[in-house]
Amino acid sequence: MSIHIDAKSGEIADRILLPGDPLRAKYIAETYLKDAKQYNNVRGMLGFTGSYKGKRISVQGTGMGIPSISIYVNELIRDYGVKKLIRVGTCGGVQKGIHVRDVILAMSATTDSAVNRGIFPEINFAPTADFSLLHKAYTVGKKLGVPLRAGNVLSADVFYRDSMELVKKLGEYGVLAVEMETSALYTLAAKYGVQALTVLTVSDHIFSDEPDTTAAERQTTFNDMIHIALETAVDD
Ligand SMILES: O=P(O)(O)O[C@H]1O[C@H](CO)[C@@H](O)[C@H]1O
Ligand SMILES: O=c1cc[nH]c(=O)[nH]1
Repeated sequence: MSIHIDAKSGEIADRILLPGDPLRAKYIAETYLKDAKQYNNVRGMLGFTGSYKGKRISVQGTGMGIPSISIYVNELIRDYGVKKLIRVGTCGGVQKGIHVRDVILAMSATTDSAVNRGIFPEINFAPTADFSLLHKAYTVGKKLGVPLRAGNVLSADVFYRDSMELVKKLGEYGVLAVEMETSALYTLAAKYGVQALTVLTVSDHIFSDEPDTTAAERQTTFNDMIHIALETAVDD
């Protein structure tokens, strides 16, 4: 048992999917995992372990933002020995040509969070995906015919901002989408020497009028992303 996770030693698999929304964790466990058993309900941050294609796998909600995901990722790696972590999240599209419900693989994460400046006061660390997970996810997504992009994302510290100028500028420098956790996930994976990847579904577009996805869709569907993440997680 760790401070925020109520599982006993051995109850969490060494590969895990990490949605921000705990109800998405429940949906994934109930829809995709065989013999799924809930191991956590501390703060309602649901976690489950079951199997997919014969391999043990867990799914754990992480909450929103870098402070929240950092708590779960630290405890999962340090206290439960998790080695392969795949975030399955939603994001706001930034680039033209990206559409609501497209899937994005985060190769790297730019951030306005001050967390990494605390760790590296003198340099700008580049949080980066594990290449073999990225390569596998890209191959699976292409094979499934999913509209897919891989590139840099913004892990933002705020959801609501007074001005979108910074996001617009990052778009001019190739940033594909905005979300709120990946820079922390990749930095912690680097620190502990484990594998991490973020797979995102575009839930809305910051600069276009395309209708947003609904809360129900964000909780449950997004099956392309989940399928890609599960196939990537069990590949070894
Ligand atoms: O859908 P999730 O995984 O929570 O991800 C995105 O959605 C939340 C904001 O609505 C932030 O956590 C952001 O990163
Ligand atoms: O616009 C969005 C959509 C999802 N998540 C974010 O952080 N921003």
